[in-house]
Amino acid sequence: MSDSNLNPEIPVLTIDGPSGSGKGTISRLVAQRLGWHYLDSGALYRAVGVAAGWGDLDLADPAALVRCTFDTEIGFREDDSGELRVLVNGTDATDELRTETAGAAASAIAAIPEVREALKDRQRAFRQPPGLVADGRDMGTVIFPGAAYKVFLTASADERAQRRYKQLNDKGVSVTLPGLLREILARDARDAQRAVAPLRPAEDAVRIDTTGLGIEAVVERVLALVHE
Ligand SMILES: Nc1ncnc2c1ncn2[C@@H]1O[C@H](COP(=O)(O)OP(=O)(O)O)[C@@H](O)[C@H]1O
Ligand SMILES: Nc1ccn([C@H]2C[C@H](O)[C@@H](COP(=O)(O)OP(=O)(O)O)O2)c(=O)n1
Repeated sequence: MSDSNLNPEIPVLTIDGPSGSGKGTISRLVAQRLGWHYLDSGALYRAVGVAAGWGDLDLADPAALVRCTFDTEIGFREDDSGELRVLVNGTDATDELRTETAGAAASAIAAIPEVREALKDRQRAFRQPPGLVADGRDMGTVIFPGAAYKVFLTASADERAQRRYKQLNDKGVSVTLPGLLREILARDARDAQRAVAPLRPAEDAVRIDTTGLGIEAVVERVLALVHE
């Protein structure tokens, strides 16, 4: 039995896609509606990236980054308003994690096969009753290949950059739209072209193009898949 099937009776819904396609938003809402657990796998890669930055590690030194992956404690907890907070080595790093700098570091680190291997068990441990919604790049292809429900979200690069622009602006983070678009395209290319677990839809994933589609409409489509 492969380790992705350790709890084969617990249903998993995987939601993969590029940056800004809405994975996190849709996954959280669908998990809430279903009463299932939620795995933000990107947060794990981002947490290692942030820890590497705190330790002044060189992003071109794979051995140091692999050690950092093993040494970094990553915890999730909900605050009083129900928002998910991420603790990196005991420190709340949620806001730092959401920056494009952390996203770019995560994308670079995520191309190292040993880092991906080191994070596999931590991700699969989220598969707990009554079910799991897992968001990332390789949830349906590598981490939970036997998942009962698989979705691949897309949207045009322009719309994804606009969404990220608004999201960061609302948080008071100063960014420019052309800069964000460049960063998103660079990250898409790196995530899709890496040798191990590249960003791509699982063959059995249902693809949803969310360009021009509101959040609630996407949530309804995903829920319909599970309820079918
Ligand atoms: N279908 C949608 N229509 C409009 N805005 C969306 C949609 N899906 C997500 N968003 C918004 O886009 C931003 C990025 O979404 P997020 O869930 O963080 O994407 P991802 O996890 O794929 O990077 C958020 O501010 C979110 O509210
Ligand atoms: N399952 C995953 C999740 C994220 N990654 C890498 C690649 C992504 O560019 C970074 C950040 O992922 P994250 O999902 O947090 O980023 P977005 O919200 O899509 O912008 O981590 C990955 O390689 N595999």
